[in-house]
Amino acid sequence: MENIIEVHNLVKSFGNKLALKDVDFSVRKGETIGFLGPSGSGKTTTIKILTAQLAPTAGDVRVFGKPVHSLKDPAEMKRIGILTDNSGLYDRLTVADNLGLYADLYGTERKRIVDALEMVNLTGEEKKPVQKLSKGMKQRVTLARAILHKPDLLFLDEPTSALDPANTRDIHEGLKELNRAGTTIFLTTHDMEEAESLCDRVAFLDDGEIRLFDTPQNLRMLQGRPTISVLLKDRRTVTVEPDADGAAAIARFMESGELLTIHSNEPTLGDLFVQMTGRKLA
Ligand SMILES: Nc1ncnc2c1ncn2[C@@H]1O[C@H](COP(=O)(O)OP(=O)(O)OP(=O)(O)O)[C@@H](O)[C@H]1O
Repeated sequence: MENIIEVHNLVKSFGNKLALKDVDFSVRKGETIGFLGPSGSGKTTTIKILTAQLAPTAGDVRVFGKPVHSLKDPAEMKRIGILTDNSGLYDRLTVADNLGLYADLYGTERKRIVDALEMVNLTGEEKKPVQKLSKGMKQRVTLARAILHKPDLLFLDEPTSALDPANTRDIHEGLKELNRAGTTIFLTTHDMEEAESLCDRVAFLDDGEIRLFDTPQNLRMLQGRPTISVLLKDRRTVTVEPDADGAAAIARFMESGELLTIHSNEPTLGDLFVQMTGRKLA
C-alpha cells in the first residue's frame, strides 16, 4: 500500500536539546496513526516537521512521496489539514466568517461549513464572534477549519485536549467517518484511550525516540495474558491467573454461590507505556 508519510533518520535539535533522535516510521494511505507520549516527548515537534512548519536538523522526511518542504506549495498545502495549539483564528470575526475565509482560501464551497460545524457540535454558534467562545469551543472551530476542505491527510496535535467527554466522543465519531471517507490521519495525544479508540497503529514516543510502533491489539499482547478478578458477595476481590487452577477457583466460587462478578484485567496502553518507559503519559 502507498506510503503517505515516510520518515528516515529524523533528528531535530533545539540548541543542545535533542528533541527527536533518529526517528523512523511510515504511514500508509488510509491509516489513522497516533503518536502517544508524555509532555516534552517530541509529539508537537514531529507534527511541525511533517507539516513543514519546522525544518529537520537531519534526516529524510517525505509527504505524498515528495520532500516535506514541497508542502509549502499551495497546491500540496490544500491536500492537508492541520490542527495545532496555535489556533490562528480571528477573534473579532464570527465562527462562520473565520471558516468562510478558509473556505475561500482553499477554494472550498461555503456550504461545507455547515457539515464541518455539525461534526464538531457547533451548529447554531455560527454568528458568535470567536472571542466569546470557550477554550473547548475554539478548539472545535479550529478542528472544523482543519477538515473543511476534506483533506487527504489530516494532522491533529492533541485534538481533544480541551474538550469534555461528550464532545470528545462526538469528535472521535466524526474523525472515524472522515477516515472511512478516505482521509489519512496523523494525531498526537497523551490520552491512551483516544489512541486506542481511533488509531490503526500507535507509536510510543519517549524522550524523542519511538520505543514501540504497532496496532493497539499487538501492543496490549506484549504484556501477556490478563489476570482475572472475581468479586465475591462479601466484597472480597480474588485475582487468579487465566489457567486451569484459576478456572477451578472460579468454578468453586460459582458453585458455593459466593461469586458476584468476574472481569478480565486487560492491560491498557497506559500500563504498557509505563512498563516500557518508566514514565507516565500525563
Ligand atoms: N522552539 C523550541 N526551542 C527549544 N526547545 C524546544 C522548542 N520546541 C520544543 N522544544 C523542546 O523539545 C522537546 C519536545 O517538545 P515538544 O513540544 O515536541 O513535546 P510534546 O511531546 O509535544 O509535549 P506536549 O505534550 O507538552 O505538547 C521538549 O524538551 C521541548 O522543550
